[in-house]
Amino acid sequence: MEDVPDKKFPLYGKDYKLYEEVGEGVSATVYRALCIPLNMIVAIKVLDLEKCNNDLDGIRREVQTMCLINHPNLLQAHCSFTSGHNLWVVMPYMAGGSCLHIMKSAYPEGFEEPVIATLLREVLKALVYLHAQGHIHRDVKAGNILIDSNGAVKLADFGVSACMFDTGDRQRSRNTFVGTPCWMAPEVMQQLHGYDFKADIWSFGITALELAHGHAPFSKYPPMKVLLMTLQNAPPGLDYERDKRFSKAFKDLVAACLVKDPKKRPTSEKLLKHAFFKHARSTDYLSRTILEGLAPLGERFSRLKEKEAALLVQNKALYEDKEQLSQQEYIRGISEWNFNLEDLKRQAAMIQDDDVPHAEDSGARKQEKGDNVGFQVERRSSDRTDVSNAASSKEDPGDDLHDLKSSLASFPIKPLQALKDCFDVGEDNVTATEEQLPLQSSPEGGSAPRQLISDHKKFSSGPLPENVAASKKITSDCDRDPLQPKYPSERNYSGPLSYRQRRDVNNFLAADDTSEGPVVQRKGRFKVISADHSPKAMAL
Ligand SMILES: Nc1ncnc2c1ncn2[C@@H]1O[C@H](COP(=O)(O)OP(=O)(O)OP(=O)(O)O)[C@@H](O)[C@H]1O
Repeated sequence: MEDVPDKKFPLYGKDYKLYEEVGEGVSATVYRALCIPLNMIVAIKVLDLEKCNNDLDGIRREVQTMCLINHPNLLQAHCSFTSGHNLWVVMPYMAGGSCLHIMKSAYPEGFEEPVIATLLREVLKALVYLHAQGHIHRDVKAGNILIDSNGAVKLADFGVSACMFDTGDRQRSRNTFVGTPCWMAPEVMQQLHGYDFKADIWSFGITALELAHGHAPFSKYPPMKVLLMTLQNAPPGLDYERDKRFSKAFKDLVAACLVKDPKKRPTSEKLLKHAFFKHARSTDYLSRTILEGLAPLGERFSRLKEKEAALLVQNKALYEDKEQLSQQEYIRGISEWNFNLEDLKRQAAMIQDDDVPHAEDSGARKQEKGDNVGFQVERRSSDRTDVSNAASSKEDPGDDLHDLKSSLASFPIKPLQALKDCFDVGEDNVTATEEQLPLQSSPEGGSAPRQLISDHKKFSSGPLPENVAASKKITSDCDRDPLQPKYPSERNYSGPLSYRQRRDVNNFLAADDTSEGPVVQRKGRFKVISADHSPKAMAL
């Protein structure tokens, strides 16, 4: 990918020509685009601030982090600015797309080990950097690992990342329930003692399984079930029999990451020295292997979208059933979480008997009692009885609800309240100080992204001065934790679910931004506003 440190990227929509859509997330649409003055292909992430109930603080954090980070394995933004109701984030174009997309298009059963080792090593380098800077990524998964045409690997999506040492965010980092359930560490779900960098190591382990199988463990289950299984089952892992094609080193690496006690997980730094990475190759190996013969990203993306839309219609016709659809949306990566007991019950009931997971999905061993620290059992794939017992014991909806209630009993406050508070639903915003949340109050009582956009000095997270970061005990577990023994298996798929029920900004935006210029171009739900509608530059 082109290195462009000195280039000045324009801050006006008119200086960019949008091409096809290449990605879609919970909160944004991503386009391939041309930066006209620089004659350079870029990617532009467009967040429609008007249409979605976005969390302005989350957006602020994401854009700020994207602009300030500086590491070859992290996706850095070239610039960002607002145009009308949209926030544009201009970034390098990663022509290979995400590992998730590549798997969905061409490797549904996952990648070969040398590819996985190469990808994971690059991701780990990014994590070492982020953690040393005091950041937790909190959403490590194949969908956020992007590859450019040369095979360079970058970790993206800082929408839910957090800065541990930032006073304002400290509480948030340790007490906010964000991320994507399949990839989420148990301590993040549980909220008993908060969490730290080790949460990324868990997600990294889940990502390793995702790359190995083509999907994350428990991915076919509704979110609540995933929470339950993650908390109560043994950690997933590579099975010593079933996953014969993978080396012992790979199995060890996964087992080391997927230990329920975060203190027993290695740091990213320590993990980088793991023998598994001897299998890693140079990144151009990736372009010669997994990118070889792939259709252009836009084409792949629209094909996948069509397929998903067809599936959605099919399910709708078949079931006309809200729960089925919600599971479908979950699989597609769209989250509509709704925590009330009836819904939880229905979610648990969605799993039919014939939907009993394969050995790999079951979390392998029998449900654990309490924490599994030090629990070392190797289960063979031939232990089918164990598996089905474990699985079927979890398939009864009534049991599920019961288990769910007892699981949630460990939450610090009432279960439902805990769930509500654990998700990033706005309590953060309510409790944040003005300094942390540079939003402007409107007469209507809404909040404006104005200062968010124009006053970067008020941003409260981002890299720390070296002395601050160094003074923190970020590698304290490094020497304490021997690599953990293997745990049996599991299974997986993917589908992001960063739960973001956001504060409604529509009122303010509608009131504040009445001066929208003429629409000069429409791309799907996106519109390009004429240049004389002056954008407010996001100062970097
Ligand atoms: N720079 C890029 N180059 C190519 N494709 C990209 C780029 N950035 C993002 N994408 C694609 O767009 C998708 C959505 O982007 P992104 O994850 O940033 O959006 P989001 O709304 O933050 O998503 P999420 O649902 O994970 O929160 C990615 O999964 C990826 O496939």
